[in-house]
Amino acid sequence: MRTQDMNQTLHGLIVKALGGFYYVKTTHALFACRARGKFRKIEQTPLVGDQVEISPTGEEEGYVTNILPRKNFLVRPPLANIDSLVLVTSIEEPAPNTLVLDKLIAIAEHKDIAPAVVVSKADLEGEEAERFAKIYRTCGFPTFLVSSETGEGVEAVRSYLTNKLSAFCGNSGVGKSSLLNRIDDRLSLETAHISQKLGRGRHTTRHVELYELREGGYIADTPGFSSVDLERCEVILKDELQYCFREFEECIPHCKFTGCSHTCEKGCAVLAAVEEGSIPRSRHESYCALYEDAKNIKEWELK
Ligand SMILES: Nc1nc2c(ncn2[C@@H]2O[C@H](COP(=O)(O)OP(=O)(O)OP(=O)(O)O)[C@@H](O)[C@H]2O)c(=O)[nH]1
Ligand SMILES: [Zn+2]
Repeated sequence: MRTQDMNQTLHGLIVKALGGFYYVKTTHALFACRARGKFRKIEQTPLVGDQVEISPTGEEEGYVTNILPRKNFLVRPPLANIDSLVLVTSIEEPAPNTLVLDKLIAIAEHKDIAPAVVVSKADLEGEEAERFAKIYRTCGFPTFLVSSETGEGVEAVRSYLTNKLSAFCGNSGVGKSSLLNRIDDRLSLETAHISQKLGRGRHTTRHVELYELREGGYIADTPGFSSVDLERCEVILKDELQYCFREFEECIPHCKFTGCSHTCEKGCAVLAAVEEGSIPRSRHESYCALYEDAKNIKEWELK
């Protein structure tokens, strides 16, 4: 960069945050930036995934001067502007847990992040995997059956990820690393090794990095990012929960009572849809369980 360009403002994407530096990818270069003191004053922290303005102080150094408005963000892992949360569940080893999966989907919906469901290890139990995937297809989620052993479904996931900023979430052993390696071999993630060496807890929040895909788009690599991390930080109030189950949407206006909780009321259109089969029963069971939990959360407790 020429010296006369130094005073200009550049626009970029934070792809990594480490040791007090934000690594900002611009069309010129990758800049290692510090944040201006003003962010501390207004209690705003730049996040990986943020679109920012920087003021260069050298060829590859500068300051983050402005954070552009975020469309969404997560606290843990600290990540902004996520287009898609890819929820990976293996059909066996470990077996799926619909309640956890449905909770994560609800959190994504609540945060305005598009959820996608990946049913992994489909080679182990093909029919069962199909049946499971159907639940989520019925509800309208992008749903993929994959096997990192055979390569089945990998291309479909790859094309779904193109030009998005995605984060993968799934419990240990569901096959996230294997799948990411299949998607892009440059993603041969260190994470499995790192998280094993350091122990899950210690490593989870510290380091988030965006990897650029060959076809365009980014994947957030967050070692050990599991359902627990998300669940711990995100709360959905009971009245908001119904809107986090997208397959309820058409029914809600047809419930007999306003304020229907869709758990037990007479004349509930959601319950009727469950009986009739257009809303999968396991989804409604998850809703009821989450509703029970949410009843115990008071708005003032969140303050
Ligand atoms: N049969 C079968 N096994 C798989 C598949 N994908 C992964 N595995 C196996 O499942 C185990 C876990 O896979 P990983 O890719 O390490 O899982 P992970 O979700 O990244 O796990 P963590 O790193 O602990 O978060 C390994 O033994 C893999 O060989 C698959 O598609 N089919
Ligand atoms: Zn209802």
